[in-house]
Amino acid sequence: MQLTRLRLDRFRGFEQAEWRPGPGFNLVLGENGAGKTSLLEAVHLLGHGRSFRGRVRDGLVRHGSPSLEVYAEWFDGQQRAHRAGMRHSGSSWEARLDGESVATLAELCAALAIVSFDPGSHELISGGAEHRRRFLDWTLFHVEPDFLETWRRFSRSLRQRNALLKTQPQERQLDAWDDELAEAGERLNALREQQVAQWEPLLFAELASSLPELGPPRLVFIPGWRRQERSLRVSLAAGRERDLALGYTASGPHRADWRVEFEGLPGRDGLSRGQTKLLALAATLSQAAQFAGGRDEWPIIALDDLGSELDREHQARVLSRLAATGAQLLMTGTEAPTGLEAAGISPAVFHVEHGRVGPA
Ligand SMILES: Nc1ncnc2c1ncn2[C@@H]1O[C@H](COP(=O)(O)OP(=O)(O)OP(=O)(O)O)[C@@H](O)[C@H]1O
Repeated sequence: MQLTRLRLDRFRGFEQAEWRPGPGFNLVLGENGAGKTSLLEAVHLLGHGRSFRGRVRDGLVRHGSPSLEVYAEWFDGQQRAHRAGMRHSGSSWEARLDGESVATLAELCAALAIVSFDPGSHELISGGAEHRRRFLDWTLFHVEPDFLETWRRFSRSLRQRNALLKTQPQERQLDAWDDELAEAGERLNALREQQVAQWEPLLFAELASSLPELGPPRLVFIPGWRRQERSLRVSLAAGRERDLALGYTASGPHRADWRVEFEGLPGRDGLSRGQTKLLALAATLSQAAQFAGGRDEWPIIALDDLGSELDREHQARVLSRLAATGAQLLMTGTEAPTGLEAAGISPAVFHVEHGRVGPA
């Protein structure tokens, strides 16, 4: 996938700005606060329906404006041109894709694939399980046609069951929702297990290159209930009294998680800050590789401030490998990451200044 044009209106510090990145490596330079991250954030917003720096209503709309607009043009892997635009007020949104209104953001997200690594990405490893579930589900969303319907069915039945638990429900009312939830949940879990199995070798290949000093890794998937011992239906029945007391469903695929263990380390608390970032980056790049394997094209890869996140050696290693894939890279920095030169890569360079983006 290749982004060819991005236009921002009333997005963070930008009143209006336009950027036309090239294929391959793109580097956006600028002072602190110039708006470099905002450019990546805008593309990410179109591709994920959310920013990697919180919700739209938490500051993406320029101060004093009612709404922001983002418009993008790109080519997919078959060289077909696409365009999409979104207006977002923080509470409501409207969007168009290739000239048609879209009913759900999922339509937009399915069309524009972008993976992002930014200074907050260590949260993928050290933050809450929600990040890691969303991460697994992103790949499924893009490569598994059944996923979205299964996920929606599961989420709907979970909402219904939770609402019912807060009333004084009759046994048979709960039975009906337990059946529905268990069926969708088992299917969702099966997709996730299959996804983890396919992702594992790609992740391990990245780790062999970026964190060899930690020894052989192990990827552990946690389904969200004691799946080895009981089906989800049995688990829901067994937990019913507890769930009634709590007023929500305490276990199931909505509690799924994963972690990486290393033979040379007792637990993820043993990782240094830099190692945590390298693990998050390995996860992100192997996720992009899995997408590429399933779709025959690479997603857009956004690396925000890589130069301050990784040392020169690690940067060079990662960038050399990415250069071989032909993926489009959108990078930012206050100065050029030293790893670019070390890897012998000359990116297209842009400068952000006074709310404008131009060639350097
Ligand atoms: N809602 C908003 N309205 C107006 N200006 C905003 C809003 N949100 C952020 N800004 C401003 O926009 C800029 C955001 O810049 P951004 O984080 O993209 O910069 P950056 O170039 O990546 O900076 P750094 O190098 O410090 O990470 C900052 O100057 C910030 O004050």
